Amino acid sequence: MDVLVVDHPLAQTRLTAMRRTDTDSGVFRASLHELTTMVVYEAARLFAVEKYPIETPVAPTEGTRLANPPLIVPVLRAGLGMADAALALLPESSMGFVGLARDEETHEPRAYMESLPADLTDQPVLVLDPMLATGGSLLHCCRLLADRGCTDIIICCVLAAPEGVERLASSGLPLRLITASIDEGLNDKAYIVPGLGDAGDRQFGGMRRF
Ligand SMILES: O=P(O)(O)OC[C@H]1O[C@H](OP(=O)(O)OP(=O)(O)O)[C@H](O)[C@@H]1O
Ligand SMILES: O=c1cc[nH]c(=O)[nH]1
Ligand SMILES: [Mg+2]
Repeated sequence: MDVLVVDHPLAQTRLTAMRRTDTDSGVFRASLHELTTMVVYEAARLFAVEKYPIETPVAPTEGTRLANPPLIVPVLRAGLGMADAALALLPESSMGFVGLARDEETHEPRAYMESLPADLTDQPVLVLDPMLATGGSLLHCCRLLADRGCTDIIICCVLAAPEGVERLASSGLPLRLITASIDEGLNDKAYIVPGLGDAGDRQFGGMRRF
């Protein structure tokens, strides 16, 4: 699996804001929005483009457009905070949704929502979830996509644990991963260390213990 870490200084300052305990939810959401713009911008290098004839006020020339704009799929809840920024960069894209909540004891994802086209043959998909921890949630989401015929899945996240990266890489699914960091690992509650806590709670409220 190809993995790209977006180590740009401006990406790392937004990530630092998200990590800090003293960052409130408004600043956390704004930082995630800005960081998503940078991560999706990098991911978009992977998209196929095509040339087509245009005219400037001065002369005819060739323009560039995406050959096949991706379906954007945020993983609820935390991926919702990435959706607006991704759609702003890709206004021609459609959006699907997958809702998953990790069980606090088993750490396995429980699916509660699935709104995806039935056929994803020849449709690239951009999956958005800020956190790749054990990898169970993203694996579940990407299997749903592959089961619908998708053969081109690009995952954009913010933080990844090496355990989750390895799990996705060994899944055999057609995945590429863009992230702003690969952290040290997981703690005994399967939270990323040093991480940023629970990305859903930090955006939308809630109280989880780490
Ligand atoms: O790699 P994993 O071990 O599966 O963990 C990562 C998942 O955990 C978080 O969601 P969570 O289940 O907390 O739901 P939420 O977004 O509603 O908070 C996160 O947004 C991922 O989807
Ligand atoms: O560190 C983690 C792990 C899973 N989900 C989160 O939101 N944070
Ligand atoms: Mg959560």
